[in-house]
Amino acid sequence: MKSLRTRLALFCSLLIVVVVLFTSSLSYLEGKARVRSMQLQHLEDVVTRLSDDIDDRVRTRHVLLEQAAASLQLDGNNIRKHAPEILHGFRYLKGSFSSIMLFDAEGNVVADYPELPGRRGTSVLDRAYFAQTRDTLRSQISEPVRVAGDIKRSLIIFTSPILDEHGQFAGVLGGSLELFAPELFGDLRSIAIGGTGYININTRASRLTIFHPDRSRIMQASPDTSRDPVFGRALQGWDGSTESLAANGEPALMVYRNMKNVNWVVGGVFPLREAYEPISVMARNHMLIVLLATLLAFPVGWWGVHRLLGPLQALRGKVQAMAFGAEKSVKIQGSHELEMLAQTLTDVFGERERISEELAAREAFFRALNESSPLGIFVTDADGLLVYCNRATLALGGLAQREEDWLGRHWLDAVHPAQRDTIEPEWQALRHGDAAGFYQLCHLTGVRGVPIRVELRFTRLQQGSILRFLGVVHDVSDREEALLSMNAERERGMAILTSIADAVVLTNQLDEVSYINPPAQRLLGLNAEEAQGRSLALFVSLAYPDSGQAVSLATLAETRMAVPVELDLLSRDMRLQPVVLTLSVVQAAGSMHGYKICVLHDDSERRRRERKHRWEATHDALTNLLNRRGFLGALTVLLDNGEAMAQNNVVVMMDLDHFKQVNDSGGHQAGDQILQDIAAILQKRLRNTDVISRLGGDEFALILYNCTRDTAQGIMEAVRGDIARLRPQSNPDVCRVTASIGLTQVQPQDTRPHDIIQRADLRCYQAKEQGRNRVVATLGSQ
Ligand SMILES: Nc1nc2c(ncn2[C@@H]2O[C@H](COP(=O)(O)OP(=O)(O)OP(=O)(O)O)[C@@H](O)[C@H]2O)c(=O)[nH]1
Repeated sequence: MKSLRTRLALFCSLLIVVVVLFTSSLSYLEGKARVRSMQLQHLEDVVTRLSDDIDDRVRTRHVLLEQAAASLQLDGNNIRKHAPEILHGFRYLKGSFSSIMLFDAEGNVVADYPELPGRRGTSVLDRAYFAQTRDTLRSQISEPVRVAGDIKRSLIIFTSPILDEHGQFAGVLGGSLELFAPELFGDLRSIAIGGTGYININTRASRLTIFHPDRSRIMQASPDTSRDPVFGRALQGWDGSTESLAANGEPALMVYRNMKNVNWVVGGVFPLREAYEPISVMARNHMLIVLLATLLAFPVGWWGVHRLLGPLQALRGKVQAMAFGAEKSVKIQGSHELEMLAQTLTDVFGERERISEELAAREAFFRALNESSPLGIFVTDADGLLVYCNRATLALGGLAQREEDWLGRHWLDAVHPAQRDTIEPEWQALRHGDAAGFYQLCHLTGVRGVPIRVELRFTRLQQGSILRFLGVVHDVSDREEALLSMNAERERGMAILTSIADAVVLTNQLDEVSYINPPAQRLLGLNAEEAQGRSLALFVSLAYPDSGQAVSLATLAETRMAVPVELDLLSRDMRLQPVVLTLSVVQAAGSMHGYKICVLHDDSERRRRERKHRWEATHDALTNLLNRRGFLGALTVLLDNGEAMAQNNVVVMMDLDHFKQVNDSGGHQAGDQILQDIAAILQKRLRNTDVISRLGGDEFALILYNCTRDTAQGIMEAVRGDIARLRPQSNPDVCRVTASIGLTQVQPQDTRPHDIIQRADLRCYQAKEQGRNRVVATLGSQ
């Protein structure tokens, strides 16, 4: 049954049988319906024709008798008196009736034809047909009447009233018909409804059978209507045809017609058994055909399927050949579908080959990757026995290189014996599915028994029904060593940070203080506990020293990283502390933010020294006035300032007279005192904005801004007078000192300090020339 051919053959056979059965059943049912319709139609035709025919016969006799009675118009006496003659005149009625009779008004037979002995003189006064004729004065047809003494002589009496000339009842003309006489139903017996079908006539009033092929049923009570309900309905006046059970319990086609002129029902009954006989024969023949089809179906189906599957068989061979590589494509002659299947198989095999090659390439790639990996990679079976190891595993696990030496060994053998008991429970949990994997730091046996510290990861690999475990070992001995040395380095770093003089603050990635050394605590005015974990920006406010502009650590981290920056630190007690900040940011891999190392060096002393040097470079230490360099700088600034040059400015050169003598007589110290006193005079007489300098020795140079020459001359005269009145405090009598002063106005065309100084010098020299202790403002005409 597993063979496709057998299944197809059986399927085809069954299909054939089912189709034959189905068509046979259909044609049987169709035929049966047609036969039924035909037989019923035939029965209806027969019964209708018979009913009409008998009805016509009855009506003809009825009319004949009526006409005869109507033609008489005799009174009762004449009827009695001339009865034989009257009846003689109606002998022509003998062709239609078995006998004719004349009754007087009292119901006595007064004449009959043919004459029957003993009939004349008998009274029918008590008979229903006579009474109804007399009472209704209308023609009547009696119920069947059985003639006494002769069972086969049953009669139907037709009666018609005889009226006298006044329309009074005078007698009755009667005609009898024997049921068995040929005049009424005689030819009915010749009508055949198949072999077993029959016609019957029953009266509705007295429920007697008056015709039946079985003579013994005639004049017997009609069939029981409870056993033959269709007949019962016909007695109620129903006309029609149907299929029902006959009185004998046999199913039959039935047709009933009620007659118009007499109270009778004509029925036709045709047993189904015979009605359907033609179709039954056909059904039997069909059954034979089905049987034959069933017998032939399997061999025919088998043969047909064998033919149809021939190309498929060939396809199988081709596919096998292709599967083993003997052929590259499948070509087959057959149906279009098979050709398409062959093409699809060719494509599938092509794709399979491509995928196999790709898989092989990938496997080679991964194998090479595994073999070259510094990670130890190994696979075990469900029991933990090694099925694959890469080179790194062999090295780390101290396993032999030859496959036969490690294949099938338990992986735990490669773990250092001291740690096997620790790892075993984890392995068992993984093995029994209680865990999906595990991670352990442990030691492997290592080469020549030197344990190697490794990170071991185990994963469960379930592929269908095959359970494997994948182990990955990573040599972490170097990393651990590096970690140890890093920790030592860190300790050293911390010791250094603690011992250095500079303030150092470390922050985490969120700029929160993670370390603050003692100098930093002092500088920022806080202790380690209150700084720890808080944002550094809370304690550090910075500004550029020159501009005073505030700057944040974040900005410095972006712009001045790892560069020493001179800044002013505003301490918590609002002191400005000069510092040099070196800010480094250590970026962690993959992180947006970094750790900050903030080194703050106290810059107060250096900044103070620098200020002093700067001051000394431009000032005279004895008088605290600007020196030559300072003066030249101020004069250069003036020349470069267009706005100031647009005003009147005066440059003055002053040289003391015979100052040498002061030194000589009062000592160098007295000379110094004089120089300082003169500086004080100048500072008193000039504005703060003016420039006062000592160029060297006893020589002074001045710049009077926004000042006319005359005004300047007046000021310098006052100065000269002050100096002339000056007496050295140490030795007031030693000598007196005076000053020769030359001044010049700065001209708009002046560009070089030297030219202006030279002009002023020249006037100063002129003052000396003219006798000293004077102010010279003009040179010749200037
Ligand atoms: N006490 C003192 N003396 C100084 C200083 N610098 C220069 N001198 C002296 O000042 C004197 C200047 O003398 P001279 O340049 O010859 O001029 P003078 O003596 O004033 O003579 P005339 O200028 O010609 O009137 C020298 O004796 C210097 O030694 C100083 O800083 N302190």
